[in-house]
Amino acid sequence: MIEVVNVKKSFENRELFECKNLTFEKRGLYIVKGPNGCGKTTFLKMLFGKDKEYSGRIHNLFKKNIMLPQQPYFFKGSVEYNLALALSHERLKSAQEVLKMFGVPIKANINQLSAGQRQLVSFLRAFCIPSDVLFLDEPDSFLDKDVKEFVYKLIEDEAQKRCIIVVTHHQGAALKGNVIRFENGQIIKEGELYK
Ligand SMILES: Nc1ncnc2c1ncn2[C@@H]1O[C@H](COP(=O)(O)OP(=O)(O)OP(=O)(O)O)[C@@H](O)[C@H]1O
Repeated sequence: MIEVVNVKKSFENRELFECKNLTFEKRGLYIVKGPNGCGKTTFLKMLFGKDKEYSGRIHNLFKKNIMLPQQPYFFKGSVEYNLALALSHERLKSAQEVLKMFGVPIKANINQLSAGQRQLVSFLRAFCIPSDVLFLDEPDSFLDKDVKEFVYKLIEDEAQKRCIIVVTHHQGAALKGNVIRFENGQIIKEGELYK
């Protein structure tokens, strides 16, 4: 569980956002939405514990936290090599099956893949690591419709077993879960009034 109480975030005296009260439960899907530059990535880093510069309290009780950043890092080498560095043999095999399904060559050098193919690899690398909470910063960037639908289904199913917090730009009916929205500098859970 993560509890957020009376949190305010500023950069160089510019207040970016405020979050009065929010709870992320042990299981469930939380979708963080809002316009460019409102602070979605910053908020995700704060929940993850990477950014500790704020006032108020964020109490993250999850033991194992995994994050897919907006710009994932890869090591020089093949797709398979990059996955094998993070995943056990069994999980590597599951990731490879998905890549095969979408025609991503696992023996290829990671730098030779398209942006969408690299995005799918980085998503699978983060997704296949067991964790209590998974933070996904725009996991759907560059993905085609069918890949996106597949990834969304994986995320929705998995959120029945662990907590998943996703930042997305995608509008309209797509991922189904609890929507956390940035509105006029306030972060609120959709369906709840300002407190
Ligand atoms: N380290 C930093 N120092 C100063 N300002 C920063 C820093 N990191 C982020 N910002 C500013 O905070 C604001 C929010 O950035 P953030 O990346 O969290 O937004 P976002 O909602 O994720 O945007 P996008 O939808 O475009 O990805 C931006 O104006 C950004 O320039």
